[in-house]
Amino acid sequence: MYLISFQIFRPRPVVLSGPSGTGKSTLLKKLLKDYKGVFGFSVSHTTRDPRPGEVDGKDYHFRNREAMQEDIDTGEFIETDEFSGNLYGTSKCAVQDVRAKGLICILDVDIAGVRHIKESDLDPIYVSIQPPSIEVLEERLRGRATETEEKIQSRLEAARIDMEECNEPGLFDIVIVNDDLDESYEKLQSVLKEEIMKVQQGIKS
Ligand SMILES: Nc1nc2c(ncn2[C@@H]2O[C@H](COP(=O)(O)OP(=O)(O)O)[C@@H](O)[C@H]2O)c(=O)[nH]1
Ligand SMILES: Nc1ncnc2c1ncn2[C@@H]1O[C@H](COP(=O)(O)OP(=O)(O)O)[C@@H](O)[C@H]1O
Repeated sequence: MYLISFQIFRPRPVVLSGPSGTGKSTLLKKLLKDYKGVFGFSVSHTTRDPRPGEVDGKDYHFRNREAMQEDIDTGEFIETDEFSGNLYGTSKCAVQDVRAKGLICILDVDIAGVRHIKESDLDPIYVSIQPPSIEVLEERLRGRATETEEKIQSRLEAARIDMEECNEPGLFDIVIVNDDLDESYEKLQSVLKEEIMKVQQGIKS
């Protein structure tokens, strides 16, 4: 009986994608804070260096390239991609850890990651977060003050491609232009309402 109801309430994961600096982490951190016990973050692996304040195992699993490549070779990843000179990837464990708790698993991946996940059996809701313009994105990236000039330029280059590809029919369930943060958060909550309710009702019953 317990097993049957667990399967009925199993929520769909959520993929958040969009250019670097567009506000994905800001929005997902708000969801994690406002909906405790509802969402869980899929902690990706990366070869990039941690930024001040980032915690290994919480923001990312920070690895050197050799260690990460070994894990890729042994089939531990659902998807991986090279972005701005570093490897990023979603491990099978990262997703399973969240889903085993009955939580909505949030993945933050680039657009190549979206395409790889489409080939898996994950069946998530695909959300693209876009900036109002490339100029605003540049301001946000500079304002965040986490990247070197070279990294800002490579992120802006990737952003131009992302801003074009996000409108490809069928790629995303919704594209949210993150101009006003509160409005974007409202839209995001409303897309996820059904899954949020499934988990909240599951908690009550
Ligand atoms: N494919 C893939 N992309 C990822 C993964 N984790 C993060 N990314 C993407 O890598 C890019 C760079 O991430 P990061 O270095 O944290 O910079 P930020 O997005 O500007 O904060 C972003 O577009 C992320 O969405 C992952 O596991 N797989
Ligand atoms: N709607 C918004 N308006 C203005 N600034 C924003 C908005 N959303 C996010 N930001 C700021 O933009 C910067 C990049 O946001 P972040 O969440 O780190 O982006 P991402 O995770 O997509 O790389 C941060 O300094 C954040 O505070």
